[in-house]
Amino acid sequence: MRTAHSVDTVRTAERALMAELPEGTLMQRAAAGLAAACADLLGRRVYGARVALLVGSGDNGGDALYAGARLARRGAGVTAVLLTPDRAHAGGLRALRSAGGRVTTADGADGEAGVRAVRRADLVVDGIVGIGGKGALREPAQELVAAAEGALIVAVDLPSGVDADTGEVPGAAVRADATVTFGTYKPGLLIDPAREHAGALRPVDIGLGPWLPSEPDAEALQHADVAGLLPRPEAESDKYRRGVVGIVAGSARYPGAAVLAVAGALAGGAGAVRYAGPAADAVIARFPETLVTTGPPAKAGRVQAWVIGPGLGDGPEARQALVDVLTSDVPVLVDADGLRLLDPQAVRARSAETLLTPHAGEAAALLGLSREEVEASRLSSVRALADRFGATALLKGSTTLVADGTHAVRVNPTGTPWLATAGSGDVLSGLTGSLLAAGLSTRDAASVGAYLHGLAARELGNAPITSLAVAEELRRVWLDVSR
Ligand SMILES: NC(=O)C1=CN([C@@H]2O[C@H](COP(=O)(O)OP(=O)(O)OC[C@H]3O[C@@H](n4cnc5c(N)ncnc54)[C@H](O)[C@@H]3O)[C@@H](O)[C@H]2O)[C@@H](O)CC1
Ligand SMILES: [K+]
Repeated sequence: MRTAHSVDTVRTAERALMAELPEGTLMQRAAAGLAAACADLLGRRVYGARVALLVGSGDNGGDALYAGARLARRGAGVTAVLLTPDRAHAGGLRALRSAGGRVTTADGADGEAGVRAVRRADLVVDGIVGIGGKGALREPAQELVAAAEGALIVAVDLPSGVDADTGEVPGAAVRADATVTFGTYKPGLLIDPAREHAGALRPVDIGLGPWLPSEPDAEALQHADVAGLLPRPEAESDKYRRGVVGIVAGSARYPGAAVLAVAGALAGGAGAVRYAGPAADAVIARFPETLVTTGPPAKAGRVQAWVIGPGLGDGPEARQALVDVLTSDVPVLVDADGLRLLDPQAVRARSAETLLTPHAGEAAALLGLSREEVEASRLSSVRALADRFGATALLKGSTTLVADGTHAVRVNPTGTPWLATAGSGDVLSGLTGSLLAAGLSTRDAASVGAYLHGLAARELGNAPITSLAVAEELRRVWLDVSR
């Protein structure tokens, strides 16, 4: 699990740890890890490499200066460009100078020299701001960052200009090839749009672990976590013990959505898949193992979880079907058209868990925001959805988020832009519903579903994909993950 903690939590933990250590120890640990990562990125050719340090007014700049001193001692030509010369970290400056590094500034008489140093650099270290940063990059930082284009850029702790707690990017921000982050991940490093600015993530252990709370603010599942959550049938399991999932999807107009949701559900490990709706013929033609009825959900038979919404339309049968499944006492996943018909009170009144799986456009409609607003503030949007409906919410996107109002927000790291294709959400809802029927909580089912779904799309390679191909790939991905 990659775990991320908010700035306040990191600061509290750092204070506690610092009280136990000689002054400056933490910064030295950070700088050592940062210098090692820079050396790695330079392909170990440190001697003779040209390194420019962008140095802001806080400890983030201090980290950059001490790391620069370590690189200078190994023969790199290091130039620090001070953004606020009168406030640069004094100890770091002394260390850099005594290691043979040069120091210049970003404006005044030296301004040109600063830009030149950045332009000529093989590697630029972004020590402008870290967790103390507020808002977007300002001048002269913007000009220097623009001059860094073409060089390798390493961000210290996080790319300057992004919000550490939310992943929001309010304006100009560094785009790094790698981010060396200290003690723990920050939520912004896992969540888009900031995630995209961070490049490859390199955590450096500074000994903070024991001081951090066990429940993080955000977490991203890894292979091993997913393997531990996958449902496994026992020797004695019959189909009901493995879980039966009911799918209410598709319409005369969109029969394909039903087929794709069932394809996802069949790949998700339920003991059986029931389908209720007008696309029963299309479903049975493609997947003869499905138990189908053209009647309402009540006619489908016993299930342990419902999926409702993909391609459902908004006719009277669709509305009635939604009422029927929401008044059941089993977990319900609501997607797509189902979300358009949803009444928060009906969800809040439920006795079993509910999972909503909107994309940004659907989330925007539910929250009374624009799609752009949701995309710019994904973390607060997913939390607001969970809050408003008293449910678990999965917000789709390049970093899909899952919030349940209580635990750490889960971030799915396996997304790929190729998944933004027709029907891909239908497969995800079927798959996730199947995991719900197998007994996973809404939070686990949603995050495991998103993980497998993203991985299946990635396995298909860097090329256009079809949703059915993703569903077919799920079995191989399941094998891989559980190995
Ligand atoms: N506190 C600790 O124990 C440790 C901190 N470390 C480093 O220290 C960083 C935090 O240091 P600080 O608290 O000094 O804060 P930062 O260095 O992140 O930045 C704060 C300074 O930047 C200025 N600033 C804020 N937003 C700005 C903007 N948009 N443009 C320009 N300037 C802006 C502020 O006025 C303030 O002076 C961490 O991110 C990490 O890199 C590490 O050395 C590890 C140990
Ligand atoms: K930084």
